[in-house]
Amino acid sequence: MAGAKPVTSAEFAALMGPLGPFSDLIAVGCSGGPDSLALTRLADAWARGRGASVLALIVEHGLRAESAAEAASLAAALTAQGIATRILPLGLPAGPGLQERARRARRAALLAACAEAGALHLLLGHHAGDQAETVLFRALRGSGEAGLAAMSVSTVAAEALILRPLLSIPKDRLTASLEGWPIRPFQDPSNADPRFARARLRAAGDTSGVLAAGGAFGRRRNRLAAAVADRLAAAVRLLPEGCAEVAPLRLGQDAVARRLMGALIRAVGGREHGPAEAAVADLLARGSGSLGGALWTRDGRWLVPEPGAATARFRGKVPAGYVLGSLGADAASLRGRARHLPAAVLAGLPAFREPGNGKLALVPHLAYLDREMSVRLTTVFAPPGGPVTESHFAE
Ligand SMILES: Nc1ncnc2c1ncn2[C@@H]1O[C@H](COP(=O)(O)OP(=O)(O)OP(=O)(O)O)[C@@H](O)[C@H]1O
Repeated sequence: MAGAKPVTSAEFAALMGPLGPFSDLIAVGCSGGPDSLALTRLADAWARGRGASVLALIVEHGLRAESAAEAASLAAALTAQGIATRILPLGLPAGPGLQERARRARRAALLAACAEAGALHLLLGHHAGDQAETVLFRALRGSGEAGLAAMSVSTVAAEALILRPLLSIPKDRLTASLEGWPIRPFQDPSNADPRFARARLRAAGDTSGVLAAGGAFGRRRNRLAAAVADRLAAAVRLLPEGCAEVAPLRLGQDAVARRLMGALIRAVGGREHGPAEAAVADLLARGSGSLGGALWTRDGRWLVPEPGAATARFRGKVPAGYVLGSLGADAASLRGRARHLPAAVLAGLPAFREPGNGKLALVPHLAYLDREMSVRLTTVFAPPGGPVTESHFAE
């Protein structure tokens, strides 16, 4: 570690520059470990120089007795440096698959906090060593070329753009970047726990050689992503109702078409993972059929959610006193609201009904809201001073 050069503010600005434009609040995931602490320090100085500010988000996993106290002392130390903080407690239950569950819950909590705070960007402290591990780890698991491209500098999420500006920086330079700062990093004991696969890789020694391979795969992935975006614009029209209109002849059947169709199926079918590339190739060759929760209609023109797939997304968001189902036969009465949609999409749209009589109350995609439900919703969201009812508007 001796001799490693700290990351200068000019260098950090050069890493951030191409990832912008930025708004005036940037969130940073700060675990209190050396990498994300260095990131927090660099990002704070960079943001101040632009009249912006940083919000350090500290996820407290609650897996060790001392984690709450550690999170609180980290927050206090950052606050003393003039950095705004927020602690996000997770309270994860112990049990199998802990690291993966923790990773998912952490990501969800960080993104939810970004949305709540109005931060459009979330910075994470992954560095070159993490990237090398990811390439190796995926190679050992037999990942394909997309997986071997490893982590991307930016990942789009609904709540914020996730950025990893330090992906090309070796860890020892991050540690060096903490010199002269009063905050000392924690070392997470699970990072050295040989039960975890990543920790085993970390202990295996220098992995820098695989970075070049990961970079080459990354450049290929970027070229493919650009080609997919062009093809998407030329061959597909995405509809806000959750389906896609496809021009099969322009779509083609090559690698670009396979990647594009895989992404479309994932978006329309609503599953967490897209289908396997071989299955997509098979579907493209057939020209229609079902895959991954999506149905490609016989004429090849529409990719629509399979029956039930569209409603699945609304589970957990059902207003009290209503039940969720597909629009089904009620589609006929609302046809006039969406003449452009194929019948299969219209009938599959999520609809909320009254439980007893099955009366249609709300169809979000068609902006249909039953009069009685609108009165009830107004009551729920009434301002202080009593609910607003129709009587307020009576002459
Ligand atoms: N508990 C946490 N709270 C907030 N952000 C976190 C937390 N754990 C991880 N992150 C974010 O995710 C990044 C990558 O996580 P990873 O587990 O690889 O990091 P780490 O080994 O904990 O590194 P370090 O703690 O030194 O930043 C971190 O650099 C940080 O930005």
